[in-house]
Amino acid sequence: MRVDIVTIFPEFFSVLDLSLLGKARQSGLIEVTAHDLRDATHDRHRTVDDTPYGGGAGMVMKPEPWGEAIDGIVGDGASDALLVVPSPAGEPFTQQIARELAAEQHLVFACGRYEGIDQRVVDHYATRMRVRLISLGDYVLNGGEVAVMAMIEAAGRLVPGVVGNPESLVEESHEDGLLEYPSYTKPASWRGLDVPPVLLSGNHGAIAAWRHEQQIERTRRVRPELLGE
Ligand SMILES: Nc1c(O)cccc1[N+](=O)[O-]
Repeated sequence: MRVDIVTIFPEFFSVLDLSLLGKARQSGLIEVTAHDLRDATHDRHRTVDDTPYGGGAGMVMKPEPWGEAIDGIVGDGASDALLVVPSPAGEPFTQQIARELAAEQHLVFACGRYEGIDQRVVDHYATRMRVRLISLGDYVLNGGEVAVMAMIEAAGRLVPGVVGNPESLVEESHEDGLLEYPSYTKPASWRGLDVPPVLLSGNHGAIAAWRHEQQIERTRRVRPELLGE
């Protein structure tokens, strides 16, 4: 998988050299490149924004630098890459979307700042490639970088070979539409709190049943909508 990120804060993504994704990059499973949007400007101040047409507070990101930056990644014609624009106006990011992103060969993330990116950037690239606006959540961030980091982590770990034991991907929250069951490890008793006895029983059938019951109970309590309730 190839991942290109366009941002005015490329150094933000240096953290991707750590941990699982760092190993995935070293092994060539995932190639991540952060591009500085300001490298696609040509004025002395490396300007990427301007005042909004129609007035209003804040600044809007100019289309020209985005056009030059994205063309520099996908060329000047049609592209099979998927352009992902993190936006509060996007579709809610879910594990299913993480799976869909993980299946892509080439992802291009456009990190907006200020009041967002001139709409014509999305409109233009929608004529040349697939474009998805995706929201990390219903709250206000200063830009798309944090959202892109979450999306890359969620999708990257699903790329075959990135996580050592694929089994560990199966029993996770949202993989089966339910929240995950509570987990315990040694010691069997800690500060007067004991591990549920069934987990010490060695009865795998009973353990599986208890874990599923815990998933249902936790999901019903915390996220009833996931059960259609
Ligand atoms: N919520 C938000 C934002 O306020 C700015 C950029 C991206 C997002 N988002 O992806 O959710």
